[in-house]
Amino acid sequence: MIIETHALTKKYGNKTACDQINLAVEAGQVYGFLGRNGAGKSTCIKMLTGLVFPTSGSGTVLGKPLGDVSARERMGYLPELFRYQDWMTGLDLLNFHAQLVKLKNKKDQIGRALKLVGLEGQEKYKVGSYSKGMQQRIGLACALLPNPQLIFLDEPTSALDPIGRKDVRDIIVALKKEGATVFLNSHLLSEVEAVCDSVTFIHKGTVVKSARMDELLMNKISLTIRVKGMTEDLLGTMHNQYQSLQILADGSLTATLKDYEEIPALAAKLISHGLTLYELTPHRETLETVFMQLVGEEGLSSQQS
Ligand SMILES: Nc1ncnc2c1ncn2[C@@H]1O[C@H](COP(=O)(O)OP(=O)(O)OP(=O)(O)O)[C@@H](O)[C@H]1O
Repeated sequence: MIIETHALTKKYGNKTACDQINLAVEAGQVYGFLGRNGAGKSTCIKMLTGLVFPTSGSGTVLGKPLGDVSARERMGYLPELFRYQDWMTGLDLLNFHAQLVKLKNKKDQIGRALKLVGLEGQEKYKVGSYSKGMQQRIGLACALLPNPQLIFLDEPTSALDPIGRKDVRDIIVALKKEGATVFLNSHLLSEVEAVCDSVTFIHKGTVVKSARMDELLMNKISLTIRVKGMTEDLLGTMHNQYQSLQILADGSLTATLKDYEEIPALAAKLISHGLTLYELTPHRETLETVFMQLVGEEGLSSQQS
């Protein structure tokens, strides 16, 4: 495992930002780390990158204990809401970061990073004159400068337009092809769904689920069903065979099946019980529906930042 944590916990005063987090991230993956605002994602990334000390618990990153400097040399980190010196040019900034990480082949690595993020030719301009998207790209270039084995990206596409987001997705895929591991924190679930191999959901500082993306999304089909004549008694009878069947507030039914092939049998069953079937709509499970089920059950008032 390239990242492994055991009961990793961070408290800020009385506030528990991360509570007993257990993670196991395989090398070579794109790993999604998902949760609502204030769930504890950035705090967890900061503990993994050695920027914040855990209150308790332990972990290893790149085979070294959390905070180890030699492991940090092989990591890249794009923080959320970073801000660089406006008066520096893109090239100054990259040179500065290259000095910080003591890069030997500075010129080549800077050229590589600029090419990777699509900022070639723009490095001579001041960071203050960059658009938000360009600022995000220069931040990404800084993170990728030392050609890291493990890259933490905290909301890397938040300032980007749809084309910029697609570019970042392509960069992530390219990094994975080169053998790097990407730890991605993003609220853009369709993006996470497109690039991640595995995901962990965190809610109020606690891990609520970790799974491979294919296992998470391929297993189930949810159905919305409009029928006339359903009663609570009949629902109880049908639960023997269809445990997931439920009546929604608007009177329609919902059910989850493992396979498309089970749909005709369910339709036949409903009709055999004397119900009038108007509509039966299958939905493929998306990361968004899973996210809503796992961490979206409460109102906006529970958001903490
Ligand atoms: N330095 C700090 N001091 C005190 N509380 C903090 C500090 N950093 C984070 N917190 C609190 O810890 C909790 C988790 O915050 P964190 O930034 O890790 O969440 P997040 O999932 O990254 O949120 P977002 O998606 O909004 O960035 C929040 O309640 C936040 O207010």
